[in-house]
Amino acid sequence: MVEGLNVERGTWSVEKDSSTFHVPQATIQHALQLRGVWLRLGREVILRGVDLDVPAGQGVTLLGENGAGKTTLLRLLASVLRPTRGEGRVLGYDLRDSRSVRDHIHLMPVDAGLYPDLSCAENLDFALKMHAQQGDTAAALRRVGLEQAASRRVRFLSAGMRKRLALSRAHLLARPVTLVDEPFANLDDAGRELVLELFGELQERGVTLVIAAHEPELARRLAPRALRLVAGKLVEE
Ligand SMILES: Nc1ncnc2c1ncn2[C@@H]1O[C@H](COP(=O)(O)OP(=O)(O)OP(=O)(O)O)[C@@H](O)[C@H]1O
Repeated sequence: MVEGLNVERGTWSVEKDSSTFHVPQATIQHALQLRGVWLRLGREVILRGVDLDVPAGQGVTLLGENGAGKTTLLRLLASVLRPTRGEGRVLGYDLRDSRSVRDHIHLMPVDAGLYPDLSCAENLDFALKMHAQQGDTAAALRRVGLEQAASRRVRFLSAGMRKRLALSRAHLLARPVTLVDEPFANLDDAGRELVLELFGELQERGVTLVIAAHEPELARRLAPRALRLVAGKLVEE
């Protein structure tokens, strides 16, 4: 599958098998759109009327105190959680159409979201298979310094190594919308540089990035627009 943002035509094109289809024209203006989104989890109301417009290809840093709702918002954008009220679109697809949304999005969760009983290489192979993509997993592991751990099961990796593997997967998949939860956590200095380098490459390819982080100075090097979750609402910094 070959994907890319066609800036002139203002569409994401997706070539799969020999057919090419285009996401609706409206998506060039807004890769992500939320209107009046409320979200309740249990007794707690986490989001209180969130509006959001993210143009395709834009990088957004999502800030907020512990418990502000950053992870929750990323999960909602990835169509893992449904709004209690309000609506949203991802590349023109309604958030309720979770299959289409998940086809175009990748969420790199804070805990890396890997399969603990699969090896590093198997985790990457599986991710590629799920998206009907192909890629050089050995090169991908080498890029993040995990070539010696290729056949090691994820449950035996350190937290930083897991983060590197999750980073490698996000880079390999290069989904049109990539949501990243605390990419810098657990990483050494070289690992943080790798995050900047690999997500920087995704941005150059037109990927829309949303990065939730507690390191605004680092995240904003990738994603200059900063939004802060305060009392369940998004505020431009
Ligand atoms: N499954 C759940 N059920 C009930 N409440 C939840 C659930 N998941 C998260 N919450 C609550 O939602 C609120 C927001 O949590 P969230 O993880 O989105 O915050 P965050 O901004 O990502 O925090 P941090 O910076 O600490 O990672 C918290 O009060 C949390 O307790």
